[in-house]
Amino acid sequence: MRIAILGAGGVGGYYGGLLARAGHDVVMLARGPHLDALRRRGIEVRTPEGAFTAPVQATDAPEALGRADYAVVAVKNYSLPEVAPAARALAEDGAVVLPLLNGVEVVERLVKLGVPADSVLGGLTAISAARVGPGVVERYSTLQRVVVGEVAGGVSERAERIASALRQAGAEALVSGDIAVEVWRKFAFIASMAAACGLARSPIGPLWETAPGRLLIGRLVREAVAVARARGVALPEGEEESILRFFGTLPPDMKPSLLLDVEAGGPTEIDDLSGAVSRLGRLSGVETPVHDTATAALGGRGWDEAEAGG
Ligand SMILES: NC(=O)C1=CN([C@@H]2O[C@H](COP(=O)(O)OP(=O)(O)OC[C@H]3O[C@@H](n4cnc5c(N)ncnc54)[C@H](OP(=O)(O)O)[C@@H]3O)[C@@H](O)[C@H]2O)C=CC1
Ligand SMILES: CC(C)(CO)C(=O)C(=O)O
Repeated sequence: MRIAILGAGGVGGYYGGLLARAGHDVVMLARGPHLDALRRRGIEVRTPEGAFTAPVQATDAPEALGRADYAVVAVKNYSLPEVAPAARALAEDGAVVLPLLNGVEVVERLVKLGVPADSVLGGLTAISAARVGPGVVERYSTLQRVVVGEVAGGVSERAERIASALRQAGAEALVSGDIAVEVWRKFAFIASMAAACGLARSPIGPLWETAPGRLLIGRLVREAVAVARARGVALPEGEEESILRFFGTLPPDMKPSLLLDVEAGGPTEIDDLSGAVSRLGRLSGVETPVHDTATAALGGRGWDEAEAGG
């Protein structure tokens, strides 16, 4: 298959590298020294189990991406408008678009930015990966899971085909008949982890070890799950406890990418994490005081009264 990667950072570079190693024809949209390195040496992928280098094509010109069977979108939320025209062009030429960003409004935003709705799958990934140098990405977690599914629900051949390619390439990949539930489950976890670690400027371990830290995380998770349910997403009973149990399994030194972005002093995804919980909560009549606070404290643009239903 030919697969375009829009955003060859931690997530895109990692899964693109796996697919390239498995023999797929991978083309990456990249820029700067990263682009030069990808062109010269291919992508180097480091993992806890070892490292490999795989050949990829790379370009900074969307029109040079060519035709693709799939376009994996893996930029940060704040870069979505920059790569949406490339996703749109690829989709109009037959590609299925698979976004792997964190957030519950990614598909909606891509469609608003002109990507044909019927070309977009829902998707998410559970992994800890980063770009660690030009042409080099590293996976830190043992977890490397992708979940894909039709936005309208149900399974499909096109979702199964990319999941199967990812599985054969070495990732854990599954198709969900209810991708909205999966995306919101991941979102309730990551928005809460990002808010807690961002507010405390701390990796997860020291927070989880203290009773007030666990109280903070519990409140964040409950707010996010309440918003999901108020919006008709069928998170099962006990979801909050299940997410909180998952927190207890995380490596103590784990930092969410939002905290890494805060530490780097660059833009963050706060408006697509706590900011989205806050805005969607307001739209749905659910109080979200802790996510509201995190949005304000972590430099979120937040929402205006019109965006939040007046
Ligand atoms: N990293 C992780 O472990 C996980 C991340 N996620 C989510 O996945 C998404 C991607 O995260 P992550 O991989 O960490 O992000 P990264 O910042 O590592 O990767 C994004 C990449 O997109 C590139 N990019 C952005 N705009 C353009 C452009 N116009 N042209 C070419 N390249 C561009 C960036 O390049 P440049 O550096 O030049 O800006 C960067 O290499 C986020 O939504 C994140 O929350 C989800 C699960 C885990
Ligand atoms: C799972 C985790 C915390 C991995 O880095 C993540 O999704 C993120 O940082 O965005």
